[in-house]
Amino acid sequence: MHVPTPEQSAAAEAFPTGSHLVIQAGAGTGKTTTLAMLARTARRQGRTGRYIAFNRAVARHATRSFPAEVSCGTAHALAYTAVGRRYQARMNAPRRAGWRTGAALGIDETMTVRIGARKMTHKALSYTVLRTVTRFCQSADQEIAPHHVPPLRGAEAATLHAQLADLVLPYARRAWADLQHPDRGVVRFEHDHYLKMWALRAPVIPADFLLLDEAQDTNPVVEQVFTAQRDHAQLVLVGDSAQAIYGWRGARDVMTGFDGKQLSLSRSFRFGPALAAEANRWLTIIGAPIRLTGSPCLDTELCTVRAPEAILCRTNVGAMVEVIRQLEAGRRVALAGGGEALGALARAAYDLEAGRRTVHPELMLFETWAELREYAEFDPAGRDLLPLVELVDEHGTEALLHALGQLSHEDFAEVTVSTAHRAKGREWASVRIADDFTGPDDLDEPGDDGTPAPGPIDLDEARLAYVAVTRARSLLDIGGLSWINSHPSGAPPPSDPRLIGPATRTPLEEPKSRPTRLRKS
Ligand SMILES: Nc1ncnc2c1ncn2[C@@H]1O[C@H](COP(=O)(O)OP(=O)(O)OP(=O)(O)O)[C@@H](O)[C@H]1O
Repeated sequence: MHVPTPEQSAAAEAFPTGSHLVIQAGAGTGKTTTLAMLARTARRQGRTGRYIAFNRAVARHATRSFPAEVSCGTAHALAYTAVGRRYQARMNAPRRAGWRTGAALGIDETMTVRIGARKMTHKALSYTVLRTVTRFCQSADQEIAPHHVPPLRGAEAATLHAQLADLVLPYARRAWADLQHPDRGVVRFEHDHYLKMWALRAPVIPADFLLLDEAQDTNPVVEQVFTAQRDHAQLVLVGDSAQAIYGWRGARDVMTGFDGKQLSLSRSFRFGPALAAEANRWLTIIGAPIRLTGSPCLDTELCTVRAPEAILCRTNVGAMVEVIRQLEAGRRVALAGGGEALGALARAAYDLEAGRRTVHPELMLFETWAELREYAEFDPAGRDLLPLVELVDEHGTEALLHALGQLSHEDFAEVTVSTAHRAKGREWASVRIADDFTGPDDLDEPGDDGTPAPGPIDLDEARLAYVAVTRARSLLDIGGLSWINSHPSGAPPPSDPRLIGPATRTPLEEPKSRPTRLRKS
């Protein structure tokens, strides 16, 4: 048993008072250990509670740490018991293509509509209808509304979105009505559907206290159910606002502004002081409520890492580039979460190149590869697709699909490539940040010395950078984030002695982005 830190003791002492609590727990600060301490206190008081985890793996892991008086599970598990199991037969129904569902909802298979300059097929319309229902299910709203219709690539303007919503909403409402029947219907029944149905019933969760883990990324539907329990149960939100990377509510996650006693855990047991200083640089930029201290017994180094255990990328396309580089270097490579998302993008590109339309949600409004290329090159809304276009143009889709086919399982890989999103909650001994974490564009106005001044750092990007740099235990190569060393916001505040660390003094040999060649398969 560890000797609790003063912050862990403060949390354990605040819990028996019954006040609602918000615990800001930085990366690697022993969150589960602390929650287990609270749970043991509750057992002594004869109180029972429930721990709500982000996913099933975390819930299973927590079951081992908590006493039996605390049941561990996900919000979906609660909703399944209350509502979902009635729909079991529908959930087991065979999968079918979304466009067939669209047809069953009345979308005419010969139908092609225009949204501005672009044509939308019946297939694209069907998928958009189903995505609208999913977005409604993740929201705290009572009814399906225009803002649930996803913005589509190539039709971002407000007038075009309004046109799209007029078209989509009647079918989306029909789909939601179809989902209400427990044993028959045409729309495939998914987990988010019964979660929403449960939330709409305003459920009461029987418990003396509720612990909500990873609270910063709670989606609005779960947030709504959870906060509605505050009159009969003690609510404890645990998480890290600086790691809120799903953008459900912009910078104001559920923890920020929650009416409860604010506590924090800032001693990281994952890494040493040098990495804590690097993390603090990002926490300062984000304006986070905490700063980390590293463990003095851990000597985490910031340096160039040639063969890291993990390479963390900003985007899926960046991950693809790294997979190719690592394969070319002869290493066994795993892609965290598998290659499905990238494979789907590559297949969509393949279809467009062959002059066929695709139903990939990102690319479905485009008719040809040339049209997509033009959008990526010239439309500001499409700029983030340019790396995909360049990757496909350089290597060809077949070579990309071939590379994805060579991926290893993580257990057998020498290096794991991951997006920062996928890396959340994980850690590796050595980590390199990939080149696609580029800094902000320069401002139009030059700085005082006449040279171009860098633009402000986007806070969502800073949160992602914080998640990425805090995954390492022993070695961190900040690689693609090295631009922060010369950005005016990147300097550590001189008044804070913890921040004068090797993070800013270690000269990093930045891995420059170099053109990647791939043998055609
Ligand atoms: N007071 C303490 N003294 C020493 N080690 C501790 C203390 N509290 C927690 N730890 C250790 O810190 C590590 C991370 O703790 P824990 O598993 O509780 O965190 P987590 O919640 O799973 O991860 P994270 O904090 O990254 O979300 C574990 O090895 C744990 O034993």
